[in-house]
Amino acid sequence: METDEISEELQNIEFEIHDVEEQIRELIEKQEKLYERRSELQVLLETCPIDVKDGSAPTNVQAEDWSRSFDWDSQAEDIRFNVFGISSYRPNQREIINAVMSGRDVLVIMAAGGGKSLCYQLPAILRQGIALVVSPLLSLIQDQVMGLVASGIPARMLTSTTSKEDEKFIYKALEKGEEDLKLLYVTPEKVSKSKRFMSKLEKCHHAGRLSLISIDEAHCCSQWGHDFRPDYKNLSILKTQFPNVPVVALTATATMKVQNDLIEMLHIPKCVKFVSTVNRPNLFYMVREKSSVGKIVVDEIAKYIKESYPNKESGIVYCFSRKECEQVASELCERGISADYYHADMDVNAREKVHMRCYTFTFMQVAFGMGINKPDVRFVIHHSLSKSMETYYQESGRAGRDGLPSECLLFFRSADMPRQSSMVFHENSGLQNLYDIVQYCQSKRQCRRSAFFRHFAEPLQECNGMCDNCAFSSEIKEVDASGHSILLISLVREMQEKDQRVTMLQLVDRVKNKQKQLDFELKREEMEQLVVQLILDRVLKEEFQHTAYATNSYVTVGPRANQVLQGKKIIKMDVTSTSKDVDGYRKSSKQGVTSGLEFKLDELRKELASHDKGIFPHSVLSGQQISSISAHLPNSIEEAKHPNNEVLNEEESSEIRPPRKKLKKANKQVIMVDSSNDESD
Ligand SMILES: Nc1ncnc2c1ncn2[C@@H]1O[C@H](COP(=O)(O)OP(=O)(O)OP(=O)(O)O)[C@@H](O)[C@H]1O
Ligand SMILES: [Mg+2]
Repeated sequence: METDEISEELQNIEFEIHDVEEQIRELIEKQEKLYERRSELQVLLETCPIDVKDGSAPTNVQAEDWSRSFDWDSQAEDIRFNVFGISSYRPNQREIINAVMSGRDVLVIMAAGGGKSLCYQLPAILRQGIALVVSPLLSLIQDQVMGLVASGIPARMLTSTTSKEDEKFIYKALEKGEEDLKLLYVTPEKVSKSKRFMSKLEKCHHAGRLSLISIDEAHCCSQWGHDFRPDYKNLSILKTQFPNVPVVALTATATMKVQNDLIEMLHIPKCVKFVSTVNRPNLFYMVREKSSVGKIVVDEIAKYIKESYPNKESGIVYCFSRKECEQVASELCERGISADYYHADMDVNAREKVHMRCYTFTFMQVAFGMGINKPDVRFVIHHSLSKSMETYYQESGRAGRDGLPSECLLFFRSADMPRQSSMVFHENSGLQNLYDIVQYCQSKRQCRRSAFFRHFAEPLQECNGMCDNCAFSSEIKEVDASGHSILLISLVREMQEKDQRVTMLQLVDRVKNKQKQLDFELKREEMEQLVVQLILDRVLKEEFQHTAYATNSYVTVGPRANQVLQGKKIIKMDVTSTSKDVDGYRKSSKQGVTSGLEFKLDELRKELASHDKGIFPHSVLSGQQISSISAHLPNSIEEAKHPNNEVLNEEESSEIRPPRKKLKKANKQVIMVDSSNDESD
């Protein structure tokens, strides 16, 4: 054998060994994930005999019966109704209150807006002494305290913004118990950093006046959660120092791993756990393609708000950065939408102003940022994607906390991914968390709701057409993009060999001109989509490089690239041929404009939906159904009477969803509608 041949074979073997090692690593990773999911499902099976009839299950049923009658029942009822103005409990609230009142540690997992606050605020009033509430954000604390004080409940906060005078009042209340104080809100920093505060708290406890400890947004304790706060880690000190005081940990979002983690972190191994479903049946989830031109995105947001919410209902727009918040707010104002921005680091007075307007006037239409505690937020728009499914669930969950129908709209563009990834790659599972939400955004078929169930390891529930993928159908084609993928990998490899770096957008630019040799060409956005998909599939990989000003994300070859190059892995991708849109029928209309019939059907569905505040117009009749009916519009009364040739055929008519209560009526009326284009009536 020639030396050259030996070297070549050796090199090939090296490649193959590398390849096999990668595959083994992948399989081990997969095995770990499967183990984890298996144990999640086993726990789920053991702990929750599932009953999803009323949409409020699943619920963890504990051995104790927390719904039986207790001594404090009538007193609790009285406070619930007369202090909080709440006429009946929501699922699990009464049971949780009973467990806390019985002195147990409690872990509460309840959807955003589910009513967690009552679960500790009511016992705080009922029990003797002062309740300590730990909450991560100043803005959330301000909201809560303002709300409580407005209801006549003595609540205070001790934060960096507290005046000397207030501080004196609080310390006196803790130490001597003479002042009127029932709930004291603090940030976790106070617990971990202020010795003075802890010594006063100790005195309060010693005198038997520390009634309970509530840890809101408890997922912040776990580094596996989406919003880990190092100061939350030190909260274990509370249970150690005050072992007989009940701890109530509450969060809207916690995977099984996070739940177990926070039980351990907070030292509450014997806690009673109440897990309610993550489902928010009143929220309509949708994702829209985001234009690369910033101005167009704002135009679209403005149009959406004006058309969907002409009565100036309130909403929140989440943006990537503070600067973007301020900019988008001012651009929306220019388009006639009353918008203001709001973020946690704003000066307290400015934030207070936004708060006050938010509560007092309905013209406060759009608020930017986090922590707005309004129950009647009708829409939450994400100008940029969140960093994880959990964060998105939490943020979008600010919509419709009053239980009325509300919408969650996320604008997604592939190029937003590297922007986020360079921020989160150093976090624990940061990249994987981001890739999960990117997968959610990229999906053109999967029910959005089911993605949440899967993520939080909960059995699937009906979506009832309350997400874009379930409500509207668009033509989706699956194409074989293996050729394009090979081209991409080769390009990246070539550049890597020359020690050059390439960003996602640069890569797409380069490959655009080279794809002419292939069977078909992908549009720019489709090529971006493919690169993202390849990164999620680990065929390509993101790598990060720090510069003096920022961290940049570059695309490199991933562990599965060889499988694609060798033809062992076929890359399929979904391409949309018609756009999916809330008002999709406008785009798919034959004439390219809305016909009179379509317009009238649209008006009709809005009218029917308005009779019943619990449903959206598109739940009465989807845009696609409107198009379908219009397409079969008879030309004359005669034709309508004998619709032999022109009636909906079996297949098409079956596209119309099973009639709901209202839909039957709508269908009848649809046939009778005047079809002329003049809209004089
Ligand atoms: N039993 C009830 N009946 C009617 N309204 C309720 C009930 N319980 C709570 N609410 C209301 O629901 C809204 C949301 O409650 P709360 O702020 O406690 O939600 P949460 O579970 O803490 O949500 P988040 O995770 O977003 O903080 C509030 O306006 C509250 O007054
Ligand atoms: Mg809350």
